[in-house]
Amino acid sequence: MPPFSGASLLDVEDLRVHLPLRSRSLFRPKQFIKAVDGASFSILPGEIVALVGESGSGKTTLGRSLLRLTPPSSGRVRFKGVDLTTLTPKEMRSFRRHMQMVFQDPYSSLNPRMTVGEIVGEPLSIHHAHLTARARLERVAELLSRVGISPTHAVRYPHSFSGGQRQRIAIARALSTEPDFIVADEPISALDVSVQAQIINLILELKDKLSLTMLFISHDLRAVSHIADRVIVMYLGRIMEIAPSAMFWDGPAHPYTEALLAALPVEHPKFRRNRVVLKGEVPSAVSPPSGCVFRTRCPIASPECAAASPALRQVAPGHWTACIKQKSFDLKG
Ligand SMILES: Nc1ncnc2c1ncn2[C@@H]1O[C@H](COP(=O)(O)OP(=O)(O)OP(=O)(O)O)[C@@H](O)[C@H]1O
Repeated sequence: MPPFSGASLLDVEDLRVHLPLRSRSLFRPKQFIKAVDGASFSILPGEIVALVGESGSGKTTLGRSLLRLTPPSSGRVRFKGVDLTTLTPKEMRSFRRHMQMVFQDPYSSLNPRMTVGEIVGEPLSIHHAHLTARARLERVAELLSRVGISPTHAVRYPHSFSGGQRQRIAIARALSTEPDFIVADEPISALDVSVQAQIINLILELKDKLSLTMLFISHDLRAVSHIADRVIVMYLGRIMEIAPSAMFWDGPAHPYTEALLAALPVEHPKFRRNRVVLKGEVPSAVSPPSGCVFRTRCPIASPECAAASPALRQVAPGHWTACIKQKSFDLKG
């Protein structure tokens, strides 16, 4: 398990989110989707950590559970030393000003009946109720300018903005309470490719100016290559690898990461890999395989991989893998 340090902003320890599956029969035992199944990691102040993995690997559920928007089933989430899993719902609502979320779809995440000024100012009226109306308006204007939207547009409604502008507004809203941590869930995937780079640049600019700390959930590894300081790789609710960005690209330690990278188009040398084709389908998250959950699709699996779920082990400073094979495994050729 990666060590937890006093220096980290967020420490996640053995987090599980098991979601009940709607049963068709009253007599069948209740079944659970193991959307997150024992995740442990830390995030340092000022870093952008990307969370990657195929669809259904549990990224969104993990991101939401950090803010308790989806309640964890067990485990710990410590934020600046406070164990969020022990807070009452009221305490958690108040604590949320420190942690905000930016959602994938800027078309549905902004209330169409509110002006942009109201949307950005709403968290201020909840969490900073002491502000005068004038101070709130000034703060909204400042936030809009910071994300590249003219403050004169505060009176407009979301429908008069493009997707990229709406995502800027969503980011301004998230920043309004001066959070220490933002979970951005696929913030660029609903946008045109031409606009995606602008939002990435905005995030990088905000990171510089505000020392923003972010969990950037994405299945777009190209975006990740531009933005992330570190990368966490998830598969079927488990963390397969945690690596500093350079090691993620140049020396991945887990065969699943190698397969994700191999699936990328090859026009850029950074993305050039020998082909590793994964076998079979992603197994069910209701009854995942015993031992290593990736073993049924892993090109280098052996019988001992079925014995026990591998713990994360360190293969280089800050570089962790949940694979029992030595890092020198050969997937090439
Ligand atoms: N509210 C829910 N009720 C039941 N199952 C759910 C719920 N939300 C997610 N799941 C299941 O949990 C698992 C993880 O889903 P999640 O959306 O977290 O994955 P993801 O990696 O974010 O996928 P994507 O990239 O497609 O958004 C999936 O098997 C999904 O079907």
